[in-house]
Amino acid sequence: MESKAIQRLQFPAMVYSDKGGRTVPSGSLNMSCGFMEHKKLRVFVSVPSVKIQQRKLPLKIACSYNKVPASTLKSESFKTPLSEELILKSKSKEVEPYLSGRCIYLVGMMGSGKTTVGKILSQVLCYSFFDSDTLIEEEVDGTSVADIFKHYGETFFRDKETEVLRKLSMTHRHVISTGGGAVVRPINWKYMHKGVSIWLDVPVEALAQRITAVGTNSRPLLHSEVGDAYTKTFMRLSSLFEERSQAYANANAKVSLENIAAKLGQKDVSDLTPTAIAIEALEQILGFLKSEDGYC
Ligand SMILES: Nc1ncnc2c1ncn2[C@@H]1O[C@H](COP(=O)(O)OP(=O)(O)OP(=O)(O)O)[C@@H](O)[C@H]1O
Ligand SMILES: O=C(O)C1=C[C@@H](O)[C@@H](O)[C@H](O)C1
Repeated sequence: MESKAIQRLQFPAMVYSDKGGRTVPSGSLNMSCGFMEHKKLRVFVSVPSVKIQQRKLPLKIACSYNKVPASTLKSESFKTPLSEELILKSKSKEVEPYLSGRCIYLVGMMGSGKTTVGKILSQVLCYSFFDSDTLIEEEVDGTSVADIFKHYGETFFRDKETEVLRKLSMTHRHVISTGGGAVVRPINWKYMHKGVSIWLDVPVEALAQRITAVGTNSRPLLHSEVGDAYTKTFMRLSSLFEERSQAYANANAKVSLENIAAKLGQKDVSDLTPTAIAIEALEQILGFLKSEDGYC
């Protein structure tokens, strides 16, 4: 509740009208654009013991927390290896000058981890975090997404979503977790392309497992199927994904959990930590920004 109030107060105050100047490093930096680079970095990381590597870390990044809304500071604690924390910090330092304050939009299916990964990215980049669904709820006097769908219908919700994205497109230094269906309207892409957009591509089986674990009450588009909880969630997600996969591909870059698992030699995408996914997101953002500037 408190964090929602803070978001409401800060949102209008963070609307800027013009873009900050870009300061892209010059010179002959020879940096890899691939995820395997992280493994090389591990050589230089001193990790005292396996026990320490596996302890729960609260993801404390050296930046001014005073500037960050409280909503970003209560992210769930997943078990994160210390080495991943260090790689994350190092990668964020590399990405920051290329970003020049541009917002990051995370797109992807419901349950793909946009909020979880988005909060990590916002902390490490010293950006503020916003969830577009939460901003819509605020616009409708704190009405939940499920109730907005129920009482006003999906078109009303989508109009609010477009309005929220329009306002966000005039801001800087935000990581934004967008609603799962925000990609469908072309006008929304006009706004999201003011920043850098990343598609979190998670296999539907993994999405269905995650969502079944937490329930579908807050996700109105998953209420219609019949059957056991996993199967009906899986069926509905599969058809939504089929309808939307092309729209997600409008994003500037894609983070594929299957690719990360393959690179790290892991069999199951469910074993990937949100931090490992955030590292890959930074890697992909860097690749996109460098290609935009003709670096690689
Ligand atoms: N890498 C991960 N491994 C395991 N569980 C995860 C991972 N990332 C997120 N989750 C879990 O999956 C669920 C959905 O995550 P999250 O809320 O971040 O997704 P989202 O894309 O923001 O969803 P929505 O669009 O529906 O709001 C949460 O319960 C979260 O804890
Ligand atoms: O996938 C979707 O269309 C949605 C996803 C949620 O984030 C909410 O934006 C809403 O429930 C619709």
